[in-house]
Amino acid sequence: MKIGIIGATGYGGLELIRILTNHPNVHEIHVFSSSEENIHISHKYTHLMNIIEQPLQAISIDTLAKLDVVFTGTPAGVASTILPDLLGKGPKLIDLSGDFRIQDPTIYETWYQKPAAPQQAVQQAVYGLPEWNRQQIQTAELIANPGCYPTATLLSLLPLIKEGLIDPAHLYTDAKSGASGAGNKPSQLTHYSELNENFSIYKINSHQHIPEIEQTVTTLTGKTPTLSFNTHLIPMTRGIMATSYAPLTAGTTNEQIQEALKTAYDKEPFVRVLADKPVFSTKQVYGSNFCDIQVTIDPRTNRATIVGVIDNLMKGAAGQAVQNMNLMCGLDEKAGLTLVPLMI
Ligand SMILES: NC(=O)C1=CN([C@@H]2O[C@H](COP(=O)(O)OP(=O)(O)OC[C@H]3O[C@@H](n4cnc5c(N)ncnc54)[C@H](OP(=O)(O)O)[C@@H]3O)[C@@H](O)[C@H]2O)C=CC1
Ligand SMILES: CC(=O)N[C@@H](CCC(=O)OP(=O)(O)O)C(=O)O
Repeated sequence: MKIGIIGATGYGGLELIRILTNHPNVHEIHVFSSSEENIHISHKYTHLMNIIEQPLQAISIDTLAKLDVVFTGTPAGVASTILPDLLGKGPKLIDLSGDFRIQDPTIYETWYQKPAAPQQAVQQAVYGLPEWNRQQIQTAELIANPGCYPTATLLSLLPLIKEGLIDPAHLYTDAKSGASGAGNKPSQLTHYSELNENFSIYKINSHQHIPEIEQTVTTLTGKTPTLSFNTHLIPMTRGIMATSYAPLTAGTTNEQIQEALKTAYDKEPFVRVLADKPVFSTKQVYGSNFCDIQVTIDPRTNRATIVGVIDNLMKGAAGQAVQNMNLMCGLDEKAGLTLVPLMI
């Protein structure tokens, strides 16, 4: 297959290159840039020397239309100006940004402060969370790849909400991310001297992933959630831990919770449910496409503590995007993704 990556020099793009160069069904990778056309990608990122030796190409619809799959790993508001022109022209399309995730244009514009994508394209887009949406993904032409925080939060909350074991009207999530979640453009928050030895809360009560999580809970479970959701930056490169707290519904037992997780994920290749283990961490999924989940009941408060960990660039972005590509193209869902986490 011939693959195109727009935003190949970004962190999501680089991670796509890392996965796709080892993918058994991928024979050509074409890299596109809006600012560094003709520069060799391996000159900019020397870790790619002898791996991908080609100049970055200017973004051209005619060139992209000849490929089998096109990924966009671009800032919000960019894919919505490119991918609608490619719909129906041949390639399967997978967007890593939030441009096609939010159904209501007013909500997108409120939370992203950008013009919404053309509504016809948004209506065609399928939310690419394979564990919950596999059938729709298989026939999709355009995938809205989920956000990094929503992936960890939704995968851990959805089985319990679906089975009515927790009260979705009172959800609280504290999420923490490494700095690569912010992409390759430096900012004050990610500057080494302000990130190192520090721990920040940011976008308090206003993170753009709140409507994505609430919308997806409603679509997939039919229940209307109310979520308090806050995000923190921690001094590490990769990894997200999303810790949620939710009141148990009357009579919920630990056995029911573990059964719900088993039903949802027993056959899933990339979701691992941890038994009651007192310590676990983001590093146990580092560099892999796994989402590890643990749910424990707190009998003192009658609440559940629900934890999901992912690598934000893998299951939170490029890994999940390739999982979606595999499903869309009728390939083994695990192709290119059986990477063992880099624990040490
Ligand atoms: N980092 C993460 O963990 C995650 C990121 N995402 C989302 O995925 C998208 C990509 O993220 P990430 O790779 O981190 O971002 P980066 O900022 O690292 O890279 C984005 C790339 O997009 C390209 N770009 C910038 N402006 C334009 C433009 N106007 N037209 C075309 N290309 C442009 C740039 O390359 P060039 O200048 O060469 O064109 C740049 O390298 C974002 O929307 C992000 O929010 C989603 C989940 C997780
Ligand atoms: C650490 C950090 O800054 N993370 C970013 C994640 C951005 C992202 O993934 O944005 P979309 O999914 O909306 O494209 C943030 O919190 O905004």
